[in-house]
Amino acid sequence: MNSNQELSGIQKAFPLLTEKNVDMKKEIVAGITTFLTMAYIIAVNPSTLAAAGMDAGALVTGTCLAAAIGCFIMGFMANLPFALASGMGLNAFFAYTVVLKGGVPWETALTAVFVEGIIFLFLTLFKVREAVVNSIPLNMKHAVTAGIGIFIAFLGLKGSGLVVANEATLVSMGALSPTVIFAFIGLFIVGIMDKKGRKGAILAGIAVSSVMAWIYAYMNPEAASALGIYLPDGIFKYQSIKPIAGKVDFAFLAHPKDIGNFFVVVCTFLFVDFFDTVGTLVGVASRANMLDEEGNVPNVGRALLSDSLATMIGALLGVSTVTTYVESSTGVLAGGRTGYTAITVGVLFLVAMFFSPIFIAIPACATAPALIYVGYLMISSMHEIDIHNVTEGLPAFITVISMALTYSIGDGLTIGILSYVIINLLYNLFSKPEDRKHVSAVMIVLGILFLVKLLFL
Ligand SMILES: Nc1nc2[nH]cnc2c(=O)[nH]1
Repeated sequence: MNSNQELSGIQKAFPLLTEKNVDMKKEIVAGITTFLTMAYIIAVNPSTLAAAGMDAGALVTGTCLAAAIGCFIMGFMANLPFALASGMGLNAFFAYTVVLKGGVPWETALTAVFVEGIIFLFLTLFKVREAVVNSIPLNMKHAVTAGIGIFIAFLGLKGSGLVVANEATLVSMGALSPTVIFAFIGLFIVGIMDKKGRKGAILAGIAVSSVMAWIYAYMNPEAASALGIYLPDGIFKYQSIKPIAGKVDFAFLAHPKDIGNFFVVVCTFLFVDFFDTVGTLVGVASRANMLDEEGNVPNVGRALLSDSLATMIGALLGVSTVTTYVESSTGVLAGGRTGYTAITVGVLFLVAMFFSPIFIAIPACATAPALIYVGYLMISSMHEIDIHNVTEGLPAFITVISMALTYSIGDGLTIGILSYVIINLLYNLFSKPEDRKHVSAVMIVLGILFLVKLLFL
């Protein structure tokens, strides 16, 4: 093989290396922005998974390492600005449902995550997932973007303390606490800086809110801790990953009774991960105007491959399902377009592994401005939807609203796609042949699978 062939082989494997005219400053700012909006996972993942009996210190290292490797794979192999880390819905399912409620040892739950990653990989290699992503109608893709927008704005409003739980009405407005004030000052700074065309607006919002929160914690430590605000308790700290790494264990296969249970857990992980990832890729790429003329995500196969590899590696390192983060939209809106954004996020996760006290101390009220602002930007996709055509507009609306109100991207997608198929098939049933709409085979198969899931799982 001559060196030219070798070079093109490497370039084929890592399309990032063929990228020309990259605005490196923009990519790095985008990477920092995405990282700051998702850095909370360095604190949240250990506290959630520790409830399953795992070592919290090791989980800080495992969470950072798995996220970094996932981001590097996405950056180098798919050349996309998407960042990965352990998903929030999936870590809670892992700890509270599978381990605590189901009585499954955490080592076996990690094995289920690993197996889910392998199945995900095979579905990707056989292009099943690509076919699924590419046959979602364009109106539904825009609905997914808008739905994720409301979903993350909801996460931000909850994190700020403005929206709180209410037994009678599910949610209501909370008190005008310092966290609400810090979050909204940050949000207004983001909005004004953006209007003035300043770069790094989202980043500045997070920084200003964090500093205000830390000053408050310095002056009123007790009141601040009641609001979840803490000063960084140091700067440098590294914790060994040994207690959780390499614990994937197939010993349960010796007990046939446990195999059925294991299968159900794997299927649930797969279902949630699959549709969350598909929804997130489509939604974030659409917001970034990265979809091609047919409305498809570029390099989608490689993005899905990166996601499944990251899940498998994450399980081997000892953390729950690693998935493509919806917070990637913040970096994309800060101008990130290539794998360099994802690689920047990966490097910051590696750095964070050694400076965990600082990143752990960024409070929810400081990531809230980014989440609410990006939610506002993403909801603009609504005007791309053919809303007056009820067979397109109604399922799109159901997707948007159920994504936020079920607090789940996967559930919103399930309900939305099922509605699309039912509404359009019913319309066809009562229409003349020339008026009927084309509903793709993939959408019909998805509709049947979602129905089975809703009825039996
Ligand atoms: N897409 C997605 N983004 C997230 N951000 C935090 N958790 C998640 C998750 O589970 N899925």
